[in-house]
Amino acid sequence: MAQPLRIALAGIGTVGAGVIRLLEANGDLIARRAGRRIEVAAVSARDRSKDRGIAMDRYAWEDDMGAFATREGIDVVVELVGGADGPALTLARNAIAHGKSLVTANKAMIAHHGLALAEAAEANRVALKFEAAVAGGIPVIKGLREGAAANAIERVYGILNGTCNYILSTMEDTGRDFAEVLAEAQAKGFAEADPSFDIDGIDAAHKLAILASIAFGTRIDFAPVAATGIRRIIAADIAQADALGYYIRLLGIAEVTRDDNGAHCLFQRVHPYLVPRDHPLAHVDGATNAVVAEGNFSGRLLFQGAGAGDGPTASAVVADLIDIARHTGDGNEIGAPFSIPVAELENMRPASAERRVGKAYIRMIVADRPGVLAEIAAAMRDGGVSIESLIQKASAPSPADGDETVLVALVTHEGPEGNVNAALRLLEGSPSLIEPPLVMHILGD
Ligand SMILES: NC(=O)C1=CN([C@@H]2O[C@H](COP(=O)(O)OP(=O)(O)OC[C@H]3O[C@@H](n4cnc5c(N)ncnc54)[C@H](O)[C@@H]3O)[C@@H](O)[C@H]2O)C=CC1
Ligand SMILES: N[C@@H](CC=O)C(=O)O
Ligand code: NA
Repeated sequence: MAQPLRIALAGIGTVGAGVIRLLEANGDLIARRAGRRIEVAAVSARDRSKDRGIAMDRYAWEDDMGAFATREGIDVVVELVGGADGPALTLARNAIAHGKSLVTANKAMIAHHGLALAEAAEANRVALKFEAAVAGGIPVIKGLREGAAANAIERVYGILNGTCNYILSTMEDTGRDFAEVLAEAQAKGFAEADPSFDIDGIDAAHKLAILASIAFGTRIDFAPVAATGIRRIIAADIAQADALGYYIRLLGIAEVTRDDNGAHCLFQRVHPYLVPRDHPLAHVDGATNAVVAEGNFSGRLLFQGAGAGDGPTASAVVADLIDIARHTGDGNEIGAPFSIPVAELENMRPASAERRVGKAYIRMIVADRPGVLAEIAAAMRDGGVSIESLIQKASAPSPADGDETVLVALVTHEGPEGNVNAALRLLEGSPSLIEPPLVMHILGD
C-alpha cells in the first residue's frame, strides 16, 4: 500500500472529534477505498485536557496550530476551528503557501476568502476542499462539481442551516418556545459558536454564496446576499402558515436572472419562506438540510441529509481527505476548488428582488382600534398589492404598556415584491403598528 496521507487536525470540537472517531472506526475500510491509510500525524486545540471521549494520548499534540503550516511530515492541514478571519485564516493561507493541501468545514472563511485561498491553491498545485462547509454531510459540492458537471444550472435553493430547521420544525411539532429549542440545538452541537450566525441567516448566506459559485461558475459574492433570519417568527405565524397549508422553512435561494439589458445577474437571498405542504422541502425536519439544483439536462436534483452534527460533518471532511488520498497529492489532479479556475469565474452583478413575482405572507401586530384594517387595506391598494386572504386574530403579543393589540396576517396575490415593499413603506411610522411588519415570501414552483 502507498505511503499514508498524513493529516494535521486543527480544532477538536464537535467536528474535529467526529473526524477522529470516524477514522478510528472506519480506518481499514477507508484505506482500502483510498488506496492508502489516512494517518492523524498531529492534533491541536485550545484545551488539551478536555474530555472528548477519545484516547487523545494516541495523537501527537501541538500547542500552536499555526506550526502545522510549516511542519515536516504533514500532507494536509484540516482546519476545524472556525471563524472567517483570525487564526483559521492565517493557518489556511500559510498551509497552502507552504505546499500543503487544506480541508476545511469553515463556510464563513470560504465565503469571505475562498477565492483568494483557491487562487493560492491553484498556484501552489495543492488541493483546497470544503465539502463539509455546505450542507454538512450531504455531498452537494461533489454532487454539483462532479455529478451535475455536465449541466447548466440556473437555480439552486434549499434548507442550508440545520439549527434553524431544527428550531422551526420542533416549534411546529411541539409548540415549544424559540429560546428553549435553540438551547437544545446548541447542546446537540448543531449551532455555530455564536448562534446569531444561525438564527440571523448569516450561516445559510455563507453556504448559499459558496453553492452559487459552484453551481453557476461565478465568483463568490457574499456581500449582496440579503439575509433575514428566524428571530421574529412567533408561534402564531407557524399556526397561521399551517392553517393556510404551508410550513415555514428558512431557505437560501440563488438564481441567475437577466437585467433590462439582457445581461446575466445573480439573485441570492436567505429568507424564511412559506413552503407549500406538498413541496419536498416542507417535510425536511430537524437538523436535516436539502438542496435543489435545476440542471438543464439532469432536471431537478434533490440532495438531502444531515446538515449539521459531528458524524455527518466528519463524513464530509473525511470524504475530502479520501479524494486527496486517491490522487498523488498534486491538487491540480482533482481540479480547481471552485470547479473552474478562479481567473475564469464569471463576475455577475447582483440582481434586485424588486421585480421578483410571487405571493407573500405579511403579519402585523396592530393596535386594536377602529380604522386599522382600512389603513392597511389602503396601503396595500396604493402600493399595488392585491390581497388574497386576511386573518385577524383577537389575541396578539401585547406591549408592556398594556395597549390592546391584534394580529393581522394577510396573504397577497401574486405580484412584484417591489409593490409589497412600496405598500409597507406607506405604513412606516404609523401609530397603528406596534412593531414593523414581518414579511415571508411564499415558495412558488
Ligand atoms: N458543528 C457542526 O455541525 C458543523 C460545523 N461546521 C464548521 O466546522 C468548524 C468547527 O465547528 P465545531 O466543531 O462545531 O466547533 P467547536 O467550537 O465545537 O470546535 C472548535 C475547536 O477549535 C478549537 N479552537 C478554537 N479557537 C482556537 C484557537 N485560536 N487555537 C486553537 N484551537 C482553537 C477549539 O478548542 C475546539 O477544539 C466551524 O467552522 C463550523 O462552522 C461545519 C458544518 C457543521
Ligand atoms: N451551524 C450550522 C452547522 C452546519 O453547518 C447549522 O446549524 O447548519
Ligand atoms: Na456537504
